[in-house]
Amino acid sequence: MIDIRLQLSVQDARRRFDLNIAFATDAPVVALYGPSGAGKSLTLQAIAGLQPVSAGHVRLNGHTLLDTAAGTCLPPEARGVGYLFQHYALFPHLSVRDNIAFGLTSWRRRLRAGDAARVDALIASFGLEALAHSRPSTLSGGQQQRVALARALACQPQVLLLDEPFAALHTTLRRQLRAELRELRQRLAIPTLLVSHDPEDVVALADEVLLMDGGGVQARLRADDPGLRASLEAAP
Ligand SMILES: Nc1ncnc2c1ncn2[C@@H]1O[C@H](COP(=O)(O)OP(=O)(O)OP(=O)(O)O)[C@@H](O)[C@H]1O
Repeated sequence: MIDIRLQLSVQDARRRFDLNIAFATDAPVVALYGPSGAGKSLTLQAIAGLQPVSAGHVRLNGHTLLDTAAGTCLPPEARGVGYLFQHYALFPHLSVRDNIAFGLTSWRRRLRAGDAARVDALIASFGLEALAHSRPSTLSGGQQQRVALARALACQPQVLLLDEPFAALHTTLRRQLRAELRELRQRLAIPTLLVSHDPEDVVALADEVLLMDGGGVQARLRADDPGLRASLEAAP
């Protein structure tokens, strides 16, 4: 169960954006769908502890990650969140293997044996063995996407946050990686929030859809709703 209520504001010298979102769901994969600037990425950042929240809570399977009223705010590394960033944000100076292992080594210089085995298993399961010692800049878009997904999974997350996981890929590869993610979803069974503005991603992967606009949820749809595709295409 993911249970979220978030209020926050971000601003620069010229503009201000208010996010005010609340939902609770048992759906395995929830899509946050909406136009550019709707507040989708900010929502993921706030859940991950990367964006200060002025009021609200984040509860995951009954475990409180954030509760402003109670003064609880776990740091990002204690939240059990696997985050695939828009454009992947791989570390350019680290190899594929070190990128995947990053979250496991940041406080310890060397990987523990169990962690090293998990990193190797992820490298194998994403077919990255031949690239393990390569730098991200030498990888294709699809290979970078796999590295980013493997990195998000390395910490054995309680929830997976995927921000536009296919945005940088061309149509054929998108279709292939969408199918891989669908298979992964069955295998790993990690609750997932998926940000997308592509109806194909939503229809293929999500169980529930939150239509977002203007920093809030405008509508909530189930994947088996016969009008889902029409509603997605009609959304701003
Ligand atoms: N640190 C910041 N300072 C000021 N404004 C910000 C900041 N971060 C985000 N915003 C603004 O907040 C709004 C929501 O941003 P957000 O990244 O959540 O949108 P989004 O729905 O993910 O859009 P996209 O699909 O284009 O990624 C945008 O107008 C954005 O410019």
